[in-house]
Amino acid sequence: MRTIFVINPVAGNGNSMKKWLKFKKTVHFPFELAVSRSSGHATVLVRELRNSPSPVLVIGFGGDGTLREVIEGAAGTPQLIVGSVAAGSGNDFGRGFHSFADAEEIAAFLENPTSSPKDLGEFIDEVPYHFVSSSGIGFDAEISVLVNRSKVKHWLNKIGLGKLVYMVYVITTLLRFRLFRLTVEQEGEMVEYDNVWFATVSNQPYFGGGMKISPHSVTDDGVLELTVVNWLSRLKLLLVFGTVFSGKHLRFKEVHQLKGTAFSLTADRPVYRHVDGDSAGRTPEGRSISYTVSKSDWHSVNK
Ligand SMILES: Nc1ncnc2c1ncn2[C@@H]1O[C@H](COP(=O)(O)OP(=O)(O)OP(=O)(O)O)[C@@H](O)[C@H]1O
Repeated sequence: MRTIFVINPVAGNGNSMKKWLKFKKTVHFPFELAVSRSSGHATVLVRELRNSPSPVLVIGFGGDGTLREVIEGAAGTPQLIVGSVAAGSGNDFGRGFHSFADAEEIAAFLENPTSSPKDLGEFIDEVPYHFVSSSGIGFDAEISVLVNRSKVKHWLNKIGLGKLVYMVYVITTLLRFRLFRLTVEQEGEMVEYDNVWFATVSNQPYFGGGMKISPHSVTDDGVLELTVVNWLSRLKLLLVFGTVFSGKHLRFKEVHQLKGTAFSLTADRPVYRHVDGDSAGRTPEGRSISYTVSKSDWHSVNK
C-alpha cells in the first residue's frame, strides 16, 4: 500500500523533526514524505491524495493538531486510511485512536491492512471547524491560548522548562478567570448553567494530555458527550482536576455530562475556544453554536 508520512516540524515543541530523523532509519518499506509548512498545510497536502486510484496509508507524524489537519484532508475519502506516530506534546489522539509505536508495527499493518470509519466533530462559526478528540470553551482553552502566545515559551522549551510556562498560566488563569453563563440546547430542551469554568464536547475520552474528561465517549457511535464544570471554588477546581486523570471527576455534583448527536452552546460573553487543544478564537457573545458529528467520516487504521 502506498504510504505517506505527513510531518509537522513544529510539533512536540519543535522536536518532531529530530524524532523523524531517528525514526526514518528504522523504516524498511517504501514511503513518501510530506512536510507541513504552515498551520493548515497538512490538510492541503492530504487533500491532494483524494483522487488516488488505490488506498493510501497516511501517517500523521506530530501531535493532536497535526492529526486533526490530516483527518480534515482525509474525511469523506475511504481510500485514505489515517494512522499516526505520536510526536506532539499532549498526544491524546493516540489514547483514543490508533498510534503506531514503531516502524515494525506499521510494516505489520501493511501486511494486513484493515480500517474502520470514525466520527469527526464539527461546528460552524462563520466558517466550519472540525475536531477529532474534543473542542471546548472556557478555562482550559484560555490557558492554551495564553501559553501559545507566550514570548518566553519558545526560549524556555529550548532549555527544557516548557512545563513551567504552562504551570504559571494555570495559576494566573485560575486567579483571574471570569466565570460565564452557558445555555445548552439539546433536542429542543434548554438547560442553563451559571458560574461555568469550562465546557468540552468530546468524541473520545481524553483531552489535555491524558486527562480522561469523557470516560464514556466512543469514537464511532455518531454521538458526542458534553462535559460542563460549574459552581466550583478555585481550590475545589484543583481537586477535581486531580481526579480527571482517572475519570473519577464525574462523581462531583459540579461536573455535568450530557450525551447526544447535537448540542447548541451559547455563552453570555466571548470565551476562548479550542479544537483538539489548538486555539480556535472565541465564542461570539450570545450567539448559539451547534456542535454535531460531521456527515463525512474518516477511516482509521484498526487497533
Ligand atoms: N510548519 C509549520 N509552522 C507553524 N505551525 C505549524 C506548521 N505545521 C503545522 N503547524 C501547526 O502546529 C500546530 C501544533 O501541532 P500539534 O498539535 O501537532 O503539536 P503539539 O501542540 O506539540 O502536540 P499536542 O497537540 O499533541 O499537544 C498545529 O495546530 C498546526 O496547525
